[in-house]
Amino acid sequence: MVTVEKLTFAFQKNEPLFTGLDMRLEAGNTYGLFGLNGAGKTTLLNQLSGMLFPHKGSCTVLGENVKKRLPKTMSEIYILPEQFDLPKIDAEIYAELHAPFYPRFDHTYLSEILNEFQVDRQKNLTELSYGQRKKFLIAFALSTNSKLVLMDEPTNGLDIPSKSQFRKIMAASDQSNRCFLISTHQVRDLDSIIDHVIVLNNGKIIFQQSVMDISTTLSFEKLSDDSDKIALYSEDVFGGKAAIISKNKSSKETQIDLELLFNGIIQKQELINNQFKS
Ligand SMILES: Nc1ncnc2c1ncn2[C@@H]1O[C@H](COP(=O)(O)OP(=O)(O)OP(=O)(O)O)[C@@H](O)[C@H]1O
Repeated sequence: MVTVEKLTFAFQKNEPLFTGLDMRLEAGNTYGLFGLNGAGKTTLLNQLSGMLFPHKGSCTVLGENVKKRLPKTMSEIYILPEQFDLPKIDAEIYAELHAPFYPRFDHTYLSEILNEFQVDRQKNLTELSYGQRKKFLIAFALSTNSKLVLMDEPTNGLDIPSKSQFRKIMAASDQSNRCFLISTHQVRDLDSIIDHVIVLNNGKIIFQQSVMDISTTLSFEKLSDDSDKIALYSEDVFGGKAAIISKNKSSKETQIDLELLFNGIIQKQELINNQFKS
């Protein structure tokens, strides 16, 4: 669904942000996009939504170069930015005005999600809190039914119950023909939603694997100080080490620790990636 080829881009001359970045995303998947501050996650989402253009290379969505900004392509891409302004109108009028851009917009679904999130549809959007406005836009994003949904820090500003509602709504949404790319630092908010992990660092995608392959390849364990297990990467924690270990037949099933995995990839990129080469 999405192909990024040799994407090169810089905001300032001689300070390249992306240097020949390649990435492919398929329909039916929800990708978590992780990277250090300033790695370029927001910029990549903006490139994929046609708001910024590559200096070299291309971003293709559903077979069309996004840079052409064809209406048929734009109607299949929805970006939920981290920072946004909303007009002084209520949610219902906003939906009436903006839904026509999205041919499969589902007004019933929008109402359902807004009810779940308890967002007041009659209030002007400018009078809602940041978190309430964010919930409105999440609901709008899902209701567009566009094929590619890009979300930048969607859970930032959401209170604890809203974060779990977000996870529930995402898990219940029909994702079979859609592709979600979600950039976040709040890894715990996403760990039950995403089925692929992507890490962006130094202008390139340095890791992209499915959650299933990660689970079958790596194990995430707490090791005591006298353990003889060899860790690919470890961090000191109270009473021992949190470790990423190469999985073997005797390894038990463990839950992926996304935070540890991210740190491991940043520190030991080659070693971790080598585990996935059969
Ligand atoms: N409009 C702009 N003009 C100049 N430089 C910019 C602009 N927008 C972003 N940058 C720079 O590009 C780099 C990547 O920024 P970007 O916001 O894409 O990173 P990010 O991975 O989303 O960061 P964060 O995790 O902090 O949100 C940063 O060094 C930033 O300073």
